[in-house]
Amino acid sequence: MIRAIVTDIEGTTSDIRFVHDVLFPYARERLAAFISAQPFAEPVKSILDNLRAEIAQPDATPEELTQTLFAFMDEDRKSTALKALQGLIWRDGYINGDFTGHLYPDVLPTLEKWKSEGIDLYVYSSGSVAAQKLLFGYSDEGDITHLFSGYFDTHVGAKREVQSYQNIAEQIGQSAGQILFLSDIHQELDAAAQAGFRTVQLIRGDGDTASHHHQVSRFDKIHPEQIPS
Ligand SMILES: CSCCC(=O)C(=O)COP(=O)(O)O
Ligand SMILES: [Mg+2]
Repeated sequence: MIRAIVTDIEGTTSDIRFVHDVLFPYARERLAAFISAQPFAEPVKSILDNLRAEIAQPDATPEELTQTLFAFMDEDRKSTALKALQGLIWRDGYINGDFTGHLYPDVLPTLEKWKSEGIDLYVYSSGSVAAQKLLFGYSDEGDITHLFSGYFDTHVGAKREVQSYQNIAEQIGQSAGQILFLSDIHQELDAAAQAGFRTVQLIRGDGDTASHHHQVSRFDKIHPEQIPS
């Protein structure tokens, strides 16, 4: 029996194009000015210190770190420091009404149904927990954060590592076999399955023939009660 569902965001609850064509450029255009305005004030100071540790360059200047962050954005590196900064910059965009968090139309009614059935809902994304709360707090359908019991980001580990899902199961307090993970990326689902999670792959666009996971095109085609434990 499924007791908890953990969902990815990009390509699962929300269109990849919203993340790559709206969120990422918004942060890229503002990143250098954002850092240079306050490199020694919190929270930027601690994030830059974490980045220095991440790249093993303890003496890197804010300018050098900014260049590193641009390289990370070019390769879509899921750096915890980059994700923290992006989340801080996106906050202004959501609050100013520059954009709202995209949700596929099948997502909200299905999450509400699962919640009403007693299933606890969680989010796991490479985007920072703050960024996740903003996307769902300022979503196309309004603030839907009340649906979620918790959020996980790269602080539990990378999404393609088995240990990350073991950490999530421990923090949720459910056995892995009672947790369903939803994602569009089969490598993430492979790691979750190795940790003992149930898995369903969202195929929002092109198919994925390299995947061995159960595939659906929409949330309302997922039936947790039919997924055997
Ligand atoms: C909180 S929405 C932005 C998601 C994001 O920054 C990202 O890099 C998505 O990565 P994921 O591994 O969750 O596909
Ligand atoms: Mg995804």
